[in-house]
Amino acid sequence: MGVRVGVAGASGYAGGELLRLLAGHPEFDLVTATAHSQAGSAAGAVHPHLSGLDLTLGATTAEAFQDVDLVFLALPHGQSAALAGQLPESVKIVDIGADFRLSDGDAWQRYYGGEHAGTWTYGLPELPGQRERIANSTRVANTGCYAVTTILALAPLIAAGVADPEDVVVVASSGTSGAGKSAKTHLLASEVMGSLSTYKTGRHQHVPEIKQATGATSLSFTPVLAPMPRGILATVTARRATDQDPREVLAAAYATDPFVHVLAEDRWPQTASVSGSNSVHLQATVDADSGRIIAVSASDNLGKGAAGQAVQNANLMFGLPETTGLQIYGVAP
Ligand SMILES: NC(=O)C1=CN([C@@H]2O[C@H](COP(=O)(O)OP(=O)(O)OC[C@H]3O[C@@H](n4cnc5c(N)ncnc54)[C@H](OP(=O)(O)O)[C@@H]3O)[C@@H](O)[C@H]2O)C=CC1
Ligand SMILES: CC(=O)N[C@@H](CCC(=O)OP(=O)(O)O)C(=O)O
Repeated sequence: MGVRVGVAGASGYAGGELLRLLAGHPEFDLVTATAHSQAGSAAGAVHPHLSGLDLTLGATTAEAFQDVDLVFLALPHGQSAALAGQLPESVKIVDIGADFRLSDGDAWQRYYGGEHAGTWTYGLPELPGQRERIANSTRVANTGCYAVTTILALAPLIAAGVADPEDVVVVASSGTSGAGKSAKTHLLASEVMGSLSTYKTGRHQHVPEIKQATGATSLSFTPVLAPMPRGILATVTARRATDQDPREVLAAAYATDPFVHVLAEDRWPQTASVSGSNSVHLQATVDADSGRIIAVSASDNLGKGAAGQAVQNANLMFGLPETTGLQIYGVAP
């Protein structure tokens, strides 16, 4: 018997991707999965691409997770803390939501509202020293999807001194699954197809998370809703503070990381290339006109942005190779 695993929020997009990944994981045995309004439904009825998975979604209660070794929480903001507080210390938890990501309670209240529940180990293994901290933790907070895509491009550039932390601008596009599965008018096909639009302009909740992880002190972040189901493309620009080559800085930072790939010099990241994988593609150059650094990063918001990274973190927490059960290569075209 492998590690006994439960998923809360299994009827959502992130939870559904977790079910898909866990079905192919050689060491994690999915024994229970829960939902809210969809409790009582078969997993394959809620997620047609998982037809054949023999699993009925239960109700999301603490009792549902008493006999597991590991729980993934894929719940709306504010719901994770309530459930996590009722689970035994012996159960390891990876939270895909935002409840435990920020160390600054004021920033939490400003961007998410409500009471700040606390701070768990930040679940981004590629940050210096973080892989070891995750491996020694029983509670891990996964990153936000835009946040991880941006942080992986920006953190090494600031750490190396080549990007000015006081002058960072990010414009990032996301597919609609990033907004979750519940019905919202702005996500109707008629609104999204054939159209691009900014949203949460000038006030996105991932700003404090990106600043916390990178050391950026001034960050302009503009999200764009893109007419595609999956994927994030972040364009990060910053004032260049030294004459180091930003691409070489990124290549050195991720030389041994299995999921972060700095592309050959003539290739630029595209979302399709990482779709269905846990990988992030990066490229960087110096703008010929302004002299600013331009770094571009592509991820799958449900992969490295959510469920894939959650499995990567759980692998580390259980002493497994971090690639176990995860795809390095995307499905494009
Ligand atoms: N989608 C993405 O790309 C990413 C999402 N995240 C985060 O992951 C979490 C889940 O996101 P996502 O899957 O997109 O969201 P969805 O809206 O697709 O799914 C939400 C899940 O939570 C359940 N749920 C809804 N309300 C409650 C409640 N009051 N109590 C308990 N369960 C409830 C839903 O159950 P039911 O459907 O049965 O009502 C569903 O299973 C969020 O915190 C999100 O911010 C993080 C990174 C990326
Ligand atoms: C397209 C879209 O709406 N995306 C979401 C990303 C949510 C996410 O990554 O998760 P957290 O809210 O858990 O940080 C947004 O911009 O709010």
